[in-house]
Amino acid sequence: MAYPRGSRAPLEFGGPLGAAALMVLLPATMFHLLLVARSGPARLLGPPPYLPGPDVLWSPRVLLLWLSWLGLQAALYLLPARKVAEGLELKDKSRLRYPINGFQALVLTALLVGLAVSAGLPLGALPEMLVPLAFAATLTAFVFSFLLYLKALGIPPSALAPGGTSGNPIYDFFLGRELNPRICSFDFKYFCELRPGLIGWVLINLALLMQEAELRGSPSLAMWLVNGFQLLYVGDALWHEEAVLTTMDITHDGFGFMLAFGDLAWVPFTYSLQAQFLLHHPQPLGLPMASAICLINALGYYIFRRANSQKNTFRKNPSDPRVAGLETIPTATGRQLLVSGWWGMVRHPNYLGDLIMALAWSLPCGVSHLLPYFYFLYFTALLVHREARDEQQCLQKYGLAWQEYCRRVPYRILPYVY
Ligand SMILES: NC(=O)C1=CN([C@@H]2O[C@H](COP(=O)(O)OP(=O)(O)OC[C@H]3O[C@@H](n4cnc5c(N)ncnc54)[C@H](OP(=O)(O)O)[C@@H]3O)[C@@H](O)[C@H]2O)C=CC1
Ligand SMILES: CC(C)CCC[C@@H](C)[C@H]1CC=C2C3=C(CC[C@@]21C)[C@@]1(C)CC[C@H](O)C[C@@H]1CC3
Repeated sequence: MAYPRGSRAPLEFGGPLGAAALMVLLPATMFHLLLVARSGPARLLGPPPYLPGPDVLWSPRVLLLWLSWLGLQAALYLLPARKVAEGLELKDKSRLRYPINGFQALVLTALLVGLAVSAGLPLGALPEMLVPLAFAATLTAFVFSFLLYLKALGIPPSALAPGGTSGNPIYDFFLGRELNPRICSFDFKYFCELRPGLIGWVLINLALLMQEAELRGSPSLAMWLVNGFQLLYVGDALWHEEAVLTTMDITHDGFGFMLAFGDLAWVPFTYSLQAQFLLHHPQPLGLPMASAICLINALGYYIFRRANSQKNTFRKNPSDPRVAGLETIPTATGRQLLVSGWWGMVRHPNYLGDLIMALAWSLPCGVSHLLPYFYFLYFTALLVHREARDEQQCLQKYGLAWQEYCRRVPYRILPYVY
């Protein structure tokens, strides 16, 4: 995205103060959720049951376990890939190459974990380590972002992200200075976005399911649903890994604390909240209700997948017969905007599907507690904010054509409401 000569990108996330506050609030929220999920009252808005001391948070053994996990995922990333994809064109007109082997990493991880469990690895013990593991992940995110910040001090301006170059060290540390930090062909942002956190999330869910089976004889229906829905989501993300190359995280945001913490700590330890809650607060769930929840998840997934695939197909090849008949608006960049089909209903149909799924993940936890609905609430805020950021970027990119699109498709996420 280009800004007038001499000017900088506008500050996001409330500027340096907002960035500093988020660097405290996000880890604090994550630990709050981890502690509250295992407490009797499980009150989202109540105080945590206790404040963990260094003996609870810090364990060299757990840190080693965490680093081994990162090492394993890095090794799987380096294995030969079925395809190598090119990213979008960069400022210096070059394109980076990315291995497409995320789904392969998921399958190989499943095989390795399966082998280890059958050889006696007590996976059900993992839930007891969640707090020190989350601490190790948070520590890693801080150290890693610091190293990335230092690395970015010596790079050419063309390698900097549009945000993250404000000159304020706190803000730039949070947003990330370098757009695509790499060592040789190893791309840190792309690796972190899809591998250790997402695969770690389903592994934690599985460990919670196994511990429930140990405690109660068999996993509950609610636990099966949460595991199944979230595995589908992660499997889908890795199967369509190439699509992540056009997200704003890869094309616009630098790699700083926000994404390092988000990818490595926030995703595995807060996105598994429903399964954590269910282990400590079993919920009865009958077949009719379970079937209704499956239908809601299927509806969300259908909208999410069809909308994402329609845009990806169109962006790859606008003359593809699956999208060639759709109505479009031309833009000055030579690209077109879809104005019928899914993208003619609302400006972010994929967010709508994602939100419907988020609701389906919470419903198996019943309605007695607000805690399992945290993901749905947080995710609504994240997507509303993300949508606003994307609008700004599209307005910069497409100008009048984007305004015309907004006039033709007035609702952002939910038809006739928002
Ligand atoms: N679970 C989670 O925590 C998160 C999940 N997600 C999910 O990830 C997926 C990707 O989301 P995200 O990266 O935010 O953005 P999108 O996939 O919605 O992509 C937005 C981009 O699509 C293009 N676009 C917008 N409107 C049109 C149109 N009418 N016709 C053609 N192209 C259009 C524009 O880019 P261009 O024109 O340059 O192609 C725009 O910048 C979503 O499904 C989202 O729900 C996202 C964030 C977090
Ligand atoms: C910690 C902060 C609140 C912000 C953290 C944001 C990150 C957790 C998310 C930013 C974009 C993401 C995407 C995904 C996961 C969450 C993060 C990393 C997906 C990989 C989820 C699966 C989808 O199919 C694709 C998503 C791309 C963006």
